[in-house]
Amino acid sequence: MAAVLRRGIKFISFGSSQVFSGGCKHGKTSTLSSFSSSNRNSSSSSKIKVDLDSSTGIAVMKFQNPPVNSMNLEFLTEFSIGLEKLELDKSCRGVILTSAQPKIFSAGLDILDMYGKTPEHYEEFWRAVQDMWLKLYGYSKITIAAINGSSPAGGCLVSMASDYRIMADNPRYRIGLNETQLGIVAPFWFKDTMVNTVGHRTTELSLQFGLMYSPSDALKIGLVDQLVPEENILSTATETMTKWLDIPDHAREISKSMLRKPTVDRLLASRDADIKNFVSFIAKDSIQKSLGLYLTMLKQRKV
Ligand SMILES: CCCCCCCCCCC/C=C/C(=O)SCCNC(=O)CCNC(=O)[C@H](O)C(C)(C)COP(=O)(O)OP(=O)(O)OC[C@H]1O[C@@H](n2cnc3c(N)ncnc32)[C@H](O)[C@@H]1OP(=O)(O)O
Repeated sequence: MAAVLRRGIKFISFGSSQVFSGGCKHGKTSTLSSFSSSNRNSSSSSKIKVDLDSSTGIAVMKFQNPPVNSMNLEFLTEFSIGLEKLELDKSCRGVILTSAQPKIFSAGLDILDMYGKTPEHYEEFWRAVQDMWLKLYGYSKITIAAINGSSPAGGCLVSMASDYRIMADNPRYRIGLNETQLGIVAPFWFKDTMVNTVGHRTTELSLQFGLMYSPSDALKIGLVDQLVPEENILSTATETMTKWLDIPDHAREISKSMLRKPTVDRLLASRDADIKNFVSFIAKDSIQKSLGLYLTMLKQRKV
């Protein structure tokens, strides 16, 4: 984690100066940005590109971990740190999450981080997955997922953990928690996030079958909020964010926390037990065999 912090995340500013915020409403005072020019880094190893427009208060986090934005340990760490930095930056009021990879929002957790590794690695990996979700689901600022491609499992979790989901209306894309198709199980907090999004009955069917939804079916069940032509996704997300920004921050923030805190607290109260469960589950021979088979099928393009 420290290594990633030192390497930094690529921040590019545009619009007005990064130093003084121009567009802060509702009692937000102009402030020295935490992204001073000396903090900007154009490291090419960066897996997430962040553009913050301090004149509007809108940041765009673009996933760029080719080929499919799978969330490995480094990606997850960068993601959590990037969110944290933006949360601390008073010139930022909302974050749009999207992908720089064509056709894929995120392929979910990196299966290679869950296959053939040591218990210590599994433990570190799972803690990073928890960190990411805890930060995003409990995020004080507005988050909009601009889902410009397929979004299985962990990708769907990231989408559901956002405040609003806009998906590209491309019938080839899919979104859902497909864990059972891999022979694994979505943990309780993935399940809770889905129940909170689409309700209990739909989650029962989704999780047991590992259902992946087309954009129109995802809209029908409320897994996404809006479909737009692919080329309009970022402009729609920005326009939508502007509407969210009209709401006084403190009132929106308290409302969000009232709805989400009990779910966040459930994991906070059992983080170590959840990690222990993950490690013992994932290290089982039968589970490793399932993941190995799934990886082979992926490589043979049979998934
Ligand atoms: C008692 C209960 C206890 C519970 C404890 C918890 C249990 C564990 C919980 C774990 C939760 C897991 C969450 C996850 O997110 S698992 C990941 C699920 N993701 C998927 O199934 C996606 C698989 N990928 C695809 O469907 C396609 O790749 C995709 C549609 C995303 C893109 O298709 P496309 O045709 O464009 O690209 P390719 O398929 O050719 O893929 C390109 C290369 O990328 C590799 N790949 C794809 N996805 C992943 C991934 N998730 N992780 C690692 N690698 C991935 C793929 O193999 C290709 O590699 P090669 O080029 O080398 O062949």
